[in-house]
Amino acid sequence: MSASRVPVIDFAPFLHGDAEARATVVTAIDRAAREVGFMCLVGHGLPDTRLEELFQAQRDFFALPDTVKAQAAFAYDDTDANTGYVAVGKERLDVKRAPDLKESFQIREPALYGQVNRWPPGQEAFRATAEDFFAAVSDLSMRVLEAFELGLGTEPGYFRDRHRTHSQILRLLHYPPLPPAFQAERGQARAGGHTDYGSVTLLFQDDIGGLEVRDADGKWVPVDPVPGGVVINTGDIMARWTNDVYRSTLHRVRLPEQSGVGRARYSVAFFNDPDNDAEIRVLDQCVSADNGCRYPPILTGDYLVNRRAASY
Ligand SMILES: O=C(O)CCC(=O)C(=O)O
Ligand SMILES: [Fe+2]
Repeated sequence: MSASRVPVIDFAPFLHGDAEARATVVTAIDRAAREVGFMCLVGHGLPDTRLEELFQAQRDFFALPDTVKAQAAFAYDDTDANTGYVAVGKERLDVKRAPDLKESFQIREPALYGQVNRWPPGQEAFRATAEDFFAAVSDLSMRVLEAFELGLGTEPGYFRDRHRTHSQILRLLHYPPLPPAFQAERGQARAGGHTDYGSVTLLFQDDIGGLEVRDADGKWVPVDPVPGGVVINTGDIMARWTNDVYRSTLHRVRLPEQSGVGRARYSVAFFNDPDNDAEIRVLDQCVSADNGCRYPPILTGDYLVNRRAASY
């Protein structure tokens, strides 16, 4: 990746174009996944108004008193549920560093897992907005997986057929303003350096900035906000599936410069994982003479249990 930025790709010809137009988009997406592990899609069909509505509902939610948010607290005794509100200072994405300077709220797919979602009392409108957005971003994530199938040359529907149970998380994030004389602990970040676990992540960020990816030379490169754009990145499971042909790139949200400490940052992340019973077997298309098969097959459920055990 070196000095080059995360590529911005127009997804509209993939959604609406002819075969040739689609192939051009697939080539660009495939290349970005191989070379960077990150890209930004515009023309993805999710209207700006819908995103704005979610961001507004999200700002209102995080502005609620802590006592109200605590009524939807993340259940640490049931990490499989993986839903609810996590207060500032409770999570560290880089386990070696000080806790992240963020709070978050996450839900799972409402129709299948609605019973584990946690909503604070009196938040029906917030709930409707978040659930509505969930459905739209889930559809978009499946279209992105379809582009990966075409780029990698798998049989059509290979990823779709292994993402049938909506093993997905919508995570709303708030990075609060920091006090003017804020002294960060060494290496502290808004979100510490990490890779994502799953197949694909879709990320919407506001205009504040701070998201960075680490390039092959170990330099942190900013992922500048693009109005209406969605950042796409491939996670650890996709890297394993593709024999590291698609990258799972380290990323973080750095602290703002002193002049920006008074401003909050909001983002929305959507994680799509394979079904628990899907086998992650390195794709034949990704094995070659100079890239021999690196990983034995593993069930997604077993893989995720091991990963979670290592990080709690
Ligand atoms: O807030 C962001 O921009 C990044 C969040 C992120 O990487 C994550 O939650 O996995
Ligand atoms: Fe991430």
